[in-house]
Amino acid sequence: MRNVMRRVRTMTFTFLLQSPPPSLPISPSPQFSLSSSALLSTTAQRFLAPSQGSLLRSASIRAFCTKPIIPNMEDSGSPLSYLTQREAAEIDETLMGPLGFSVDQLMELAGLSVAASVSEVYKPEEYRRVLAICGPGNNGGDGLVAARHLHHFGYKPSICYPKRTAKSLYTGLVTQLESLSVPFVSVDDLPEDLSKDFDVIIDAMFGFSFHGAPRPPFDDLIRRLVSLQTYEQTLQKHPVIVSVDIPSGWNVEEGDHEGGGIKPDMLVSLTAPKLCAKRFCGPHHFLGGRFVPPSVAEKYKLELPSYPGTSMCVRIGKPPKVDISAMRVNYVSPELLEEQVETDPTVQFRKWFDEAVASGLRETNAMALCTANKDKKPSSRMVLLKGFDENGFVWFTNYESKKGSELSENPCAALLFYWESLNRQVRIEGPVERIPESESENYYHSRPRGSQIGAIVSKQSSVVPGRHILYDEYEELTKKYSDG
Ligand SMILES: NC(=O)C1=CN([C@@H]2O[C@H](COP(=O)(O)OP(=O)(O)OC[C@H]3O[C@@H](n4cnc5c(N)ncnc54)[C@H](OP(=O)(O)O)[C@@H]3O)[C@@H](O)[C@H]2O)[C@H](O)CC1
Ligand SMILES: Cc1cc2nc3c(=O)[nH]c(=O)nc-3n(C[C@H](O)[C@H](O)[C@H](O)COP(=O)(O)O)c2cc1C
Ligand SMILES: Cc1ncc(COP(=O)(O)O)c(C=O)c1O
Ligand SMILES: [K+]
Repeated sequence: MRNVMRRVRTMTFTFLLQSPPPSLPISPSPQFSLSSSALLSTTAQRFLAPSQGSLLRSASIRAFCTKPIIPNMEDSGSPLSYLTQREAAEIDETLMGPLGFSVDQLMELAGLSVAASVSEVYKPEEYRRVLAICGPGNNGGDGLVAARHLHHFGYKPSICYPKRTAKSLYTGLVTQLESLSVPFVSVDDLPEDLSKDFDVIIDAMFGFSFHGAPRPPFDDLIRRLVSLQTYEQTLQKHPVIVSVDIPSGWNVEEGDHEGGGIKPDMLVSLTAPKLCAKRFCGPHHFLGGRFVPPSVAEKYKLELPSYPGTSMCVRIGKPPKVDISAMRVNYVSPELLEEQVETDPTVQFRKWFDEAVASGLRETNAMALCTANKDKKPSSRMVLLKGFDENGFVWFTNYESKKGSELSENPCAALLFYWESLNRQVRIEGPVERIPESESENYYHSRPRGSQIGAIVSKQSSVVPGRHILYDEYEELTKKYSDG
């Protein structure tokens, strides 16, 4: 009991001085710098002026490199199971037999997984026009369902469904799409070159029951998808190919064993990847079909990744390699002229802050806080702005944290706001001082109970011996202060 009392007393001390209350406002006349990408692009244009563009550029762009100290991390690559054609068919039968699923249910979940995977990588703003090429079996059904969901996600799908199955499940899916005015296009009406009319092609021709060589008209459709890949080499933007479960035309176990088959950009394996997926070299491999009960996973010794949160899909395999040096955005913003800017930077900040809030940005008040210790070693982290006026910008933190001790040693800071969708950043630099304790107190008491207790429990910037320690202390304090 005495132990508990002592600990609580120490924590109360933390609670008052160390956790949220300590507040460090930047005092009068901070240095301000507002910039928007309008200014940046003007500068860039000047650099690119034909007469001296390359000279200026090479003279003005020089590289910096920082070598961070990285702790040793173990490779977290987890094993993955692959199914034979027979196992895939058997699992299907088990799901729809003893496990009580209907094909409609599984197809709905499979199609939804495909749509979810597509929308995770290919955003409708850039990849709106989708063509779903659907085959005669369940793989084709998955394509029809995916197209319906994609329609609701803001894409513009069209369907090519040349060998329709007369069963009510399929006629129902067609009716649903027709009721959304999703167009059905015959093979003859499809352009020979699919690259101009579509941004995404869903390959839902054949799944795990495919055998032999593709028969007409699918042989011709597969050929058109293969021919799209030559565009890749010409750097022309080509439609991406998303294969459902199996890249159509590939042998279910051996893959594209003769070469010359389609090379999808994305493969969405359903339930578990089939053996051919080992040969998939595209950048995006996803798993869908979040319906596998433990008995099936155990029976087939399935090692599968867990799905995040409520997601219907999960990325498997390594995320794609990107060429960081080629990553850039074309900024389109109105001009920002000096005469449009308020002379009082606080007034200007208020204007931009209000506009950022009105634009629906999340955490408009999140800002990077940069400090440096007495040896001039800088560090930065995000904090929340909790107020500002001509006297300074206020945030709350723990005086005992890394930033807290750096600010004691060197009471100067830089703040940075970046409002991405507005193409705006605001830089603020200046001296820092603590605000009166009473203000910290008032703020602390205005916070939700969970944040108050969390702040006491969290000894910022220190190594936590284990998650349970935080949970235990949190529980203890929640009980202690249950009476409010
Ligand atoms: N458990 C799951 O994960 C689920 C997966 N689903 C999806 O279903 C497919 C498997 O569906 P299935 O109907 O068994 O098979 P296919 O979609 O591959 O298509 C079979 C039809 O294709 C014809 N076929 C086969 N080979 C050829 C060929 N060489 N040329 C032309 N046509 C061909 C076949 O006709 P046959 O006369 O040859 O038998 C069939 O008409 C799976 O991959 C998932 O995508 C479910 O949606 C839900 C559960
Ligand atoms: C969006 C966001 C807002 C944050 N706001 C605060 C804050 O207001 N105060 C704070 O102490 N930490 C805040 N944090 C946590 C800090 O970034 C940081 O991890 C923590 O304070 C420890 O920093 P230090 O070790 O550099 O002192 C926030 C983190 C994020 C991502
Ligand atoms: C560690 C930490 N402290 C404080 C805050 C700010 O919380 P509040 O808005 O309750 O002050 C955050 C916000 O993310 C945080 O992560
Ligand atoms: K397919």
